Amino acid sequence: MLTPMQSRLLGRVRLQLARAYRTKICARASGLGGEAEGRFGFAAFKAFLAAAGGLLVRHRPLSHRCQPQDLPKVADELRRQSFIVRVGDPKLSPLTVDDEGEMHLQDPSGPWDLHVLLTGDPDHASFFLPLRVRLRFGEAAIPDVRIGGQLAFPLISNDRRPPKVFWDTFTARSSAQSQGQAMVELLQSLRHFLLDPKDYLGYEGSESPEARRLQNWCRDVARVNGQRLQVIKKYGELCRHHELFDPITTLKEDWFHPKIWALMKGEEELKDVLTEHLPGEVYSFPLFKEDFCDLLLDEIFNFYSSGLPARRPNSMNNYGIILSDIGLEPFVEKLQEFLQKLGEELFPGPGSCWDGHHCFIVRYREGEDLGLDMHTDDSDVTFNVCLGLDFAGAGLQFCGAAGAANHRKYSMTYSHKKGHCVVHLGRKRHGADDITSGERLNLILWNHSSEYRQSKDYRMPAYAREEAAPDPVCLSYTHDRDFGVFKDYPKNKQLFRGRGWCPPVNAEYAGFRPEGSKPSL
Ligand SMILES: O=C(O)CCC(=O)C(=O)O
Ligand SMILES: [Fe+2]
Repeated sequence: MLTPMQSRLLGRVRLQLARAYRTKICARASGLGGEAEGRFGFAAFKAFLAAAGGLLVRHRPLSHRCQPQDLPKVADELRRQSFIVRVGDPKLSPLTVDDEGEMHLQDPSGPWDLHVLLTGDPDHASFFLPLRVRLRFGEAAIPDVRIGGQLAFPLISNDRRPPKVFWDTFTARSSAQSQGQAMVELLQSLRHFLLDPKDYLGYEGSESPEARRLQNWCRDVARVNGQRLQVIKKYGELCRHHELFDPITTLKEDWFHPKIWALMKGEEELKDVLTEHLPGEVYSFPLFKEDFCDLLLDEIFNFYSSGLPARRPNSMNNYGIILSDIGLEPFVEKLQEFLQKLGEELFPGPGSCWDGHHCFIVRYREGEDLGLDMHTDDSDVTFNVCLGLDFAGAGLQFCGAAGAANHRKYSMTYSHKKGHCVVHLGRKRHGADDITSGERLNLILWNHSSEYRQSKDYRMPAYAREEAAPDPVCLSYTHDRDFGVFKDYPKNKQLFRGRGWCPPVNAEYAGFRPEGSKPSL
């Protein structure tokens, strides 16, 4: 019988082996690993060494594993580099998920995280903004590296990690003599690789199939990033409040409600700042000063009047805009960083280790969207801040959490207030009542944690049988199979009839009837 510690260690070893195996297969499939080795002529180098009769000692690169006690020194060395904008303080990773999908909060044995912002290249067509990187130092010889942000990079797949060909090239070239130097070299190489992979890998000028494949990849990535970047560049010349767009400066105290600012500085207590609506599920607090809401809205309305194209935040929302699509990604990331501590405190697990976001404006007024159907968010934790204007109606209705027996049972109504933020689990079912007069714009920040998303809690959530028929307020015309049994479809929403999935067949409440069926006698 293994102790929990032993079984976790075993789990990690298994995970490493599985990862190593997967990486090998991928490298073989892409052929890139082989090419990189070929390009740098290791065979020739080895032959040269042999011919030199061992006169030259082959340099063995330092292991890139840092001990926690090395990290403050490493962080200081990184801070001295001109290609690095900012380095956070090393901190114990708030969440790790083991091979079995179990979550571990702040395991004192690590891993440790270091967040670093690298300079972009102002002359680069795509990567002119700073690049966000998270280094995670665990038991492996090299740190786990994740590239943040919303831009696509050649050779970086969905998990946002550098590929094997990067690591092969980097370790072969590394000549660092200290842990600090090793991390400087790593980040320098990573930046070089992200900005110009052909040059970093030595493919420039080559006509080999791998070089051509990489060339095509770079072209596709430039196309994927292209439209967004064009809008960002154009709007950069039209924007009104440059301080919102600055990637380097930090958030201004003056934008925030004094209570939340003081809380984040440890000068206020949570209970004096936060309203607890539903413990563990829904809270609210004052976030922005009213003046700042006006400033942000001034920018948003300026964007609307620029006529530049904007993607909509999601299929349920026809008039919103995605903030990173207009150049506000640095602002969003700073805001996410600012709110991270609160996330960890209120929702350990889904609120920990955020490394992705989707942040957008929703807009409701007569003649446009009036409200929002019941739904859950593709978010682990959601912040929803009201920016104004004057309006009536628009209560935010909360029901149960997805998969819970009370998923479609009413739990509470939150009334939006300018500058105030309601924060809830993404899986909590919610929807916005129609606005009855005026206009409402809210900033919505969906936070994603790739670590949490590896957990059983996220991947295999329990789905309980519904305890009873749904409360009318919790019904969704987009998602429910029984909406038509209880309500008439709103005008223009008839097309959703018969398309619902909720409740799944094995979670139907006693007496469930799908819409369109006759009541049984
Ligand atoms: O309009 C609101 O306040 C809710 C918006 C929302 O839930 C969403 O966009 O996901
Ligand atoms: Fe939502």
